[in-house]
Amino acid sequence: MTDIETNVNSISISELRKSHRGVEILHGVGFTAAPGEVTAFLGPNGAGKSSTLRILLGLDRADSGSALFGGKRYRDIDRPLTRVGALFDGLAGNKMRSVASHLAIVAESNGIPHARVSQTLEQTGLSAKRKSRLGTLSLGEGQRLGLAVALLGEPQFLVLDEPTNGLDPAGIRWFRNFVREQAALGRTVLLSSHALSEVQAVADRAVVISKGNILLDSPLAEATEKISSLEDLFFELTEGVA
Ligand SMILES: Nc1ncnc2c1ncn2[C@@H]1O[C@H](COP(=O)(O)OP(=O)(O)OP(=O)(O)O)[C@@H](O)[C@H]1O
Repeated sequence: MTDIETNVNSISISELRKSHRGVEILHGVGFTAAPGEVTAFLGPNGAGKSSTLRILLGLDRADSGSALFGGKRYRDIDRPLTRVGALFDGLAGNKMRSVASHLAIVAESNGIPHARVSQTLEQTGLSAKRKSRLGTLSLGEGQRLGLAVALLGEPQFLVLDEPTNGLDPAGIRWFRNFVREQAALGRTVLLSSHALSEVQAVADRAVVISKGNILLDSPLAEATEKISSLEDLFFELTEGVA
């Protein structure tokens, strides 16, 4: 990949600052997620992961700094679902609607071919649930449907907030393969997680945040070289700050 292709397909977050009612919660957060890699965004509760991802996805505004997909803000991207797939805050949608029609509506409203509905159902292991109502899905099935929505537009970028929430061990294994496949296709995968052991098996890069500051940003291999497991490193880095 050329430098230009890498830039066009990278997520670049720089010097993000955000305050709520006078209290700063992000103190200049910055990191990059590169194409063909899985970047894990890790941190304890309240560290600032969701706040950062909300700004990246245009759901909230930063006080300063930037959060860009290939140099563009989310809100400036044409037909964003064909560029950015996001799993955030679980599944939204009419609980009476079927899985297939939920996907069909999202596809149609974003100019995505209807054939993608069956393809994403298959990709996420939900084909047998195509007629089920959203309200009847388990937590894990809801997560899979959220991933199906994220994949509909075959986006370059995948931003997944706590994607393994509610997945059983088989689902977690499936998710690991899924994420590695996406990176192998050249996609740019950014996922947030508490479950460090899961992330260790899929991530190429680890970015650790605590109390609104980035504490570590390095290739996973380098991070784990120093300390036997990322979990140890994570506690070592965050203990002094908590
Ligand atoms: N709208 C808001 N008003 C006030 N404080 C907020 C608001 N949103 C977030 N915060 C605070 O900002 C900090 C970061 O929260 P954030 O949700 O980004 O953390 P997180 O790393 O995603 O945590 P978790 O893993 O628990 O979801 C927390 O202290 C939280 O209480």
